[in-house]
Parts: sequence; structure tokens; C-alpha cells
Amino acid sequence: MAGTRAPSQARCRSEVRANDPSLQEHTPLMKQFFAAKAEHPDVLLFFRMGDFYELFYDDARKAARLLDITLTQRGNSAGAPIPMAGVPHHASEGYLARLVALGESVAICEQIGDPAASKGLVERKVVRIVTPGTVTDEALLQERRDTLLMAVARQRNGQYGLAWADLAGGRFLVCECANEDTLEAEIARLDPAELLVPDEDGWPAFLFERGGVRRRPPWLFDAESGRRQLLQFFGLHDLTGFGIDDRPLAVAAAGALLGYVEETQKQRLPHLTSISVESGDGAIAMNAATRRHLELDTRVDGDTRNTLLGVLDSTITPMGGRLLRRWLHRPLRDRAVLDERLHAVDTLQRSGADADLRERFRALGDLERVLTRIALRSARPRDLSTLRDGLAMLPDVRGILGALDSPRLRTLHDGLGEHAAEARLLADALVEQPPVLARDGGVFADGHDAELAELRRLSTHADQFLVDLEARERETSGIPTLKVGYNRVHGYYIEVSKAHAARAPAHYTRRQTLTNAERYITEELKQFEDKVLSARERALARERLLYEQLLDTLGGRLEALKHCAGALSELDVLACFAERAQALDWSRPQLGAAPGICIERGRHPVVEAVRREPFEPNDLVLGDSDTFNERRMLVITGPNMGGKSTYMRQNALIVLLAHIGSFVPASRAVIGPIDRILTRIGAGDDLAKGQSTFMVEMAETSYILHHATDCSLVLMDEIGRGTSTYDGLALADACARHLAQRNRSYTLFATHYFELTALAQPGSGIANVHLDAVEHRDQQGNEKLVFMHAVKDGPADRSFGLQVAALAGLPRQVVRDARARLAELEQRRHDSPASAPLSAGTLDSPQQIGLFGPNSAAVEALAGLDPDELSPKQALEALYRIKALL
Ligand SMILES: Nc1ncnc2c1ncn2[C@@H]1O[C@H](COP(=O)(O)OP(=O)(O)OP(=O)(O)O)[C@@H](O)[C@H]1O
Repeated sequence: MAGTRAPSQARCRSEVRANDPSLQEHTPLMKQFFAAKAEHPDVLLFFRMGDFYELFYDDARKAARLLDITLTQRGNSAGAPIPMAGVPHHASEGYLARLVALGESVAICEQIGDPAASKGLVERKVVRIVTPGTVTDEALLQERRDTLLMAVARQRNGQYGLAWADLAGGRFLVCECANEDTLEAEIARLDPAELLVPDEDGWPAFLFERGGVRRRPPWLFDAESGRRQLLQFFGLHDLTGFGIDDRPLAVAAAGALLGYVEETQKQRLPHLTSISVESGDGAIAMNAATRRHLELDTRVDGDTRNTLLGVLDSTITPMGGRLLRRWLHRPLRDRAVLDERLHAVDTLQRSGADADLRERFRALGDLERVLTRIALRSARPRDLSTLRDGLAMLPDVRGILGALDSPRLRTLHDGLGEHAAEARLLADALVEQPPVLARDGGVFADGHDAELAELRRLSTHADQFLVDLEARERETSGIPTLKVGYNRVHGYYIEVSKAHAARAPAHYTRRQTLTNAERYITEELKQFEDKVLSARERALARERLLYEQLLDTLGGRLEALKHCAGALSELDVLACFAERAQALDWSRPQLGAAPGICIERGRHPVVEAVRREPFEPNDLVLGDSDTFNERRMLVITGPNMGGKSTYMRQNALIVLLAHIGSFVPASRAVIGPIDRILTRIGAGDDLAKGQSTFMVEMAETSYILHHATDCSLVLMDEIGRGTSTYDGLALADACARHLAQRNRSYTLFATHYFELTALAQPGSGIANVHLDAVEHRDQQGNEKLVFMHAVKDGPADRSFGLQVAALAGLPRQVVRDARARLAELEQRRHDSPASAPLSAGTLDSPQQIGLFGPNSAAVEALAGLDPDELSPKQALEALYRIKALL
């Protein structure tokens, strides 16, 4: 799309040149098209012609392909047929939605002049450009997901400034990223629909792996002009109030973003009233891999069902749903905020007020986006009735909150405001069920405006007036066949048959003579005609004016109404948390000041939700002090399918849920300060990136080793599996040691390398836990494997690899052969332990002699030394010798 520099236009122009270098030979209409296209070369041009938007040349070919519409030809211009495709104006929204979803942008070129009034060609102008990141129309947006436009500025020292806007929600934010890793994590978190970058070389590859990148001239990302642009946009003298004065990179990105918004929207954006700074320190950091592995809102296979958000989101309103998604992707570190949220959820749940609120919210709708459309003056009548119904419900919501004792709920109560005047205005103004479009009238209630009522009375009572007039004229003229009629050319008339024409009163003026009748007009009928014929148009015009006035009035209260919508969104999320806690039997976590994590009877929220059988709860204790058993790393062993991954992830999800202010699936959870959640789970080849499974595994591991701190929660699932056994084991061992001794993170380390269980030495901070399975024969004599799913102290003693393979349906013969081979390997190891080759099958026993066993040459050499006998030089030489043996 955009980022790839306009091949479409390049071809379109060359096509013109090939056909007619002078351009002068084109028809006037096509000249008009080329002029508009020249200004918008990078995007599809919807060129309004009557009831259609037409596309020409390469735009037509592309649209025909993307939208599956017919590619036709439109006469000739400059001696060649013009390829053309079109979409009906009234159905254009659906086509635009599809194009935008495909990452395309569309310039809308409208007829500006009145085709009836203009002589020759009607004037046309591009009125706005619809782009994936700037859409605000309801039909082009996803209900429960923010649509973000983002701009990135950078400095030579590797720092980045980020600005992003949610135009449909009226949010504008910035942050700065110290390095490329943070930039990648932020882009993964925010997932913008459109990303503006300076058109330069040297951008990290991950930027272009996602769609929606648009290159812009580098000079647009200048801090000083960005500053000027922001000052002008917000009508300010300095930016101190926004806290971005000393953040030139963020300002540069914000300026570039604003420039693009103004260029594409071509209108004022009064709903963007401020910029907020989001600081990285305020949130628990999660990189792109962690978000993917934890399947927060999308599964690794791209499915959005059976994810944490899927289980958690019972919000009623779309704006609540969007806020929850935002919270989930940005767990907070500020415990004061989290405690307030948890207290609010507790209060709602205990009092049962969550159900009352949720009942009210069913009538609420998407106030946040409605307010944006009011600000942009694109609100439809139903938007206004949504606002009316929402405001009408406020007293109830305030009443429910007023009775509750919770600091956050009190703040939200105050944030709601009353808005009684607006509520009354809308209740008086609108009919109960307004029409879809304002254009057709019928939006305003009868009692709202006297002039409108009179105009409506005129048009609706016209029929009766005519019936009365006819009767009256028949009587006074004595002509029984006289009738009153109407036609489009002559308007209203009194028709008298030829036979009675002589008796027509003198004040009748002849209008038209037919074969059998004469048609007349009278002064009274003429006046009526003037009044009635225009009454409908005037009523419509009056409604348009009233509509504009209503939007003006509401536009003036936008800030307070936005606050109200924000408070309602948050209440929706908190009530959702309360409902989920009740429905799923979750409990309130304690966010302690002491380092450590203690979870009792924790469950995996998604696995529990999808499993028919009961979920086996498990505990977790990690931390330095006695309370936490002085352990920072658990080496988790156990059979395939035993539940190792589930256990690791459930603990990460519980920690994450606690940090968005939700209750958690555990009977008790005490969680000390956490700065990051980092995961290395499973692996798939990233063929798109040209990376093998092992390369991805190592890249992710490397990220963790570089970033994990003693406040980080780290999940490592079967690291080293992607390479040969010795290499894998050696790497897994070294990483585990590094994490335990250097990073000192809270680490869950699942492995099939039993050698690693030897790491759990007293004082090492490392402990073993395992999951188990038991074999038994069922009544038919078939062997069965039952997974216990309970996490127990100590290392596992078997892996059950072959049994799990049999369960998975591996051909019996293969399983039999594998068993025979395993027996052979075990026999060989038994006969000659030191030389036994290390293989996956022989790694089953914790007692086996491994790579780091006591027989290693290095240990032997070490054992032969007497440190008291060595000079410092000899000691150093010995150290070099031993190191060479490793
Ligand atoms: N605590 C539990 N209670 C009930 N069922 C569980 C539990 N833990 C896991 N399971 C079930 O067992 C299945 C396998 O779990 P999981 O993938 O965590 O095993 P694993 O030990 O990581 O396996 P592998 O080593 O093959 O990757 C899960 O899909 C889930 O259905």
C-alpha cells in the first residue's frame, strides 16, 4: 500500500503519456480526473459522477481486483478507451470498509457545484482522504478495537519518539523509546493501523513486516516545526502544560502525525484537545514475543477466541471493551491506582451493584465515538438518540454509585457529571426513533420548534385543504364536476370540463387547455401552492438548521461529555471485573511491597474455561525471604502433556490480571513489585523473517537474558530443544544459571533435560517441582495414561514420552520399535555409564551421568589442585587450563 511508493499512479501517468503526451487531447472530464489524481498519486481516487464513485486506469484495475467489481471501459479519451470501475454512492461505505481493511487509502473526490446549475463540467474537489489509521465513520471501524494512527521519529543515537492518535476516540498520546527493543514492544502493544515513518534507510526490519507503513518526507519529522504545529493546533503559547516541552523526539513525531491528519481529514478536529505522555516506567514491560506467547487477545494461530481477553471481556459497551483491551496490554506498576481499582471491584461485587450498573449499560451504546462524530459534525440522528438515552440513564448510575463507599467509584461518580441540560434538550428535541439519515427529515419531535411544526402542518394538511377547497368551489360555482388537481409542470389547478367551461367564475385564470377540459388557477390556490410546495423543502431546511444548532450546542459541551463517556467506560470495565470474579470464582489479589510471588490454588483462566473436566489448581511460591522459601527459580519437569506450559502461563496471567486491577483465578495471590513479564515459550519457524526455530528461540532467549531484572517474571519453556542434545542441554544449563545468578529473576524453567534438576542445590535459590502421570490398565486391558496435573516438589522421574506418542496415535509398530530402541539404549548406558551417548531417550533418569557430572575432565583437573600450594601465577594458569577443558 502506501509505503510502497505509488506504482499505481506511476503507471497511470505513464499510461496517459503513452497515449497522449500533451494531455490536452483528453476530454475535459478526464483532465479534471488527472488533475485530482496528480495531487493524490499514492491512493485510490473515488471520482464522483452522479450516483457513482468511478475509478479510472490503474485505480480501476486495482479496485476491480480488490473489491471483485466489474472492470469496464468508458468511451475514449485521447484516442484510447479508459479502464473504469465504479461503486454506487449509496453503498460506498461497505466498499470503503473493505479497502481500508486491506490497508488501502481512498481520496474522495466530490462534485462541489450543483450539476443542475453549472454550465459545462461540474466542479469537483477531494474533500477527504480515507486512510486505515484515520477513519472515524462507524461502518469503517472495529467496534471493540482502537484504530490507531502512529508516527515514529528517530535520532541518530538510536532513540525514538512515538506519537499515536485514536481519532475515533479523541485520544492523542506520545512516548519516547530508549532503543529499538522498546520501540518494537510499543508497536506490538499498540498495533497501529497506519504507521508514518520518515522516508529514510536504516529502519529496523520488524517495522516493515507489518502492514500499514507509510513513508513520509523526512523534513516533516522535525522537532521545531512539530512544536509550532502543535502550538497552532491547540492554540497555545507553550507545551509545558502537556509535559512534552523537553521531549523533542515525541514532539517531532506528534507534529508529523498532526500534519498527516490535517492533510487527509481536511477539516477541524475539535475533539483532539490535548496530548498525554505515556511513560514506559508506569507499566509492566512485555515485549512482542511475550504478548504473543501469553495469547492475550489473539492466539498464536491467529484465532481470537479462547484467549485471556475472550474469557475476561464481559463488558457491555464497545467503549468499555476497548478500554479493557488497552488495560490488558498495559498492566500498571502503580499500586495505588491498582488498589483503588481492586477496591472498586470488591465493592461492586459485594454490594451486587455491578449487576445493577450492567443492566443500565445495556441502553448505553458507544458514547465515546458518538461524541467524536458530533465534534466532526458527521453524527447521524441515531448517534444523537444514543447520547440522549445514555444521558437519561445517568441519574440512575449516579444513584447506584452514590451509595457505595470506594474512592475510585466516588471519583468516577464525580467524573460522570449531571448533564441535565443536554439530557433535557435531546429528550425534547428528538423523536423516539429517529431515522438513519438526517437528510430525510423526521428527526425532531413536533413540539420542539414552532416554525418546523407549522411547516409540517402545512405539508401534512395540504390534502385536507384541497378537499375543502374543491367542495367550496363546486358549491360557489355550481359546477358539479369541478375538481382540484396537481401536475409537476403546471402545479395546482382547478379543472372544469369543456361542457361547463362557460360557467367558470371570472376570477379563474386559465392555465392549460385540454381536449375535454380547461384548467384554471385562482389567487387563493396560487398562494396555497407557494406555501405548500415549498413547505416540505422548507421543513427539511429547517430541520437541517436545527440539526446544526443541536450539534453546535453539544459541541460546546464536548469536554465534559467526553469525561462522562470515559467514566462510563471505566465503570463498565470495573463492573465486568466484578461480574467475572463472581461468575468464575476469582479472588482479590494482594499487591504487597515485599518482593516475591505467592499464589495459592492458581488456575489457568482459559484452559479452565474450555475444559470440560475440572481444572487442577496449583500453588506457586517464589521469593528471597523465608516466607517465599528462598527460591527464585523453579525447574519444572514432568511428562509431555503433563501441564508444565499451562502451569507457567497461568502464573504469568495471574500476575498480569492483578496488575490491571482484576481479580485472579486463585484462592489467594500475594504479589510483590514486578517490572517485566518475559516469556520464551514454544516455537514456530518464522519463515517470513527467514529465521529457523532455533534462531527465533535464541533471539528471544537473548532478549530475556539482557532485560530480565530481579523484579521480572520469566517463563522459559523447553529452551535448547531446537538443537542437538548436547548443545541444547549446555545452553539450557547456562541460561538457567545466568537467570538464577545474574538476572536473579523470578523464573519458571520447564525442561525435559533432567540434568538441570541438579541445579537445585541448597543456597542456589533454585528448586525442583514436577508434574506426574500414572499408567494403568482399563477393564479391556488397554494401557492408559492419566495425567495428574498437580505440581509437586522435587524432580520428575519419568517422561512417558513413548506413552504420550502412542496416545497421539503414532502407529503401533513405530511405538514398539521405539520401546525396543529405548531398552537397548538404557542397557548400553547401564553397561558403560561414562560413554553412553546422550539422547532424548536417555535423559529420562535424574540419576544418569550427564554433561556436568563428577567425571568431567575439568572437575577432575580441579580436584587435583591444591590451592595452598599455588602461586598467583600458577593459579591463573591452572584456571586457563581448566577452562580449556570445558
Ligand atoms: N492443572 C491442570 N488441570 C487440568 N488440566 C490441565 C492442567 N494443566 C494442563 N492441563 C491439560 O493438559 C494439557 C497439556 O498441558 P500442557 O501443554 O501444559 O503440557 P506440557 O507439560 O507443557 O506438555 P509438553 O511437554 O508436551 O509441551 C492442557 O492442554 C490441558 O488441557
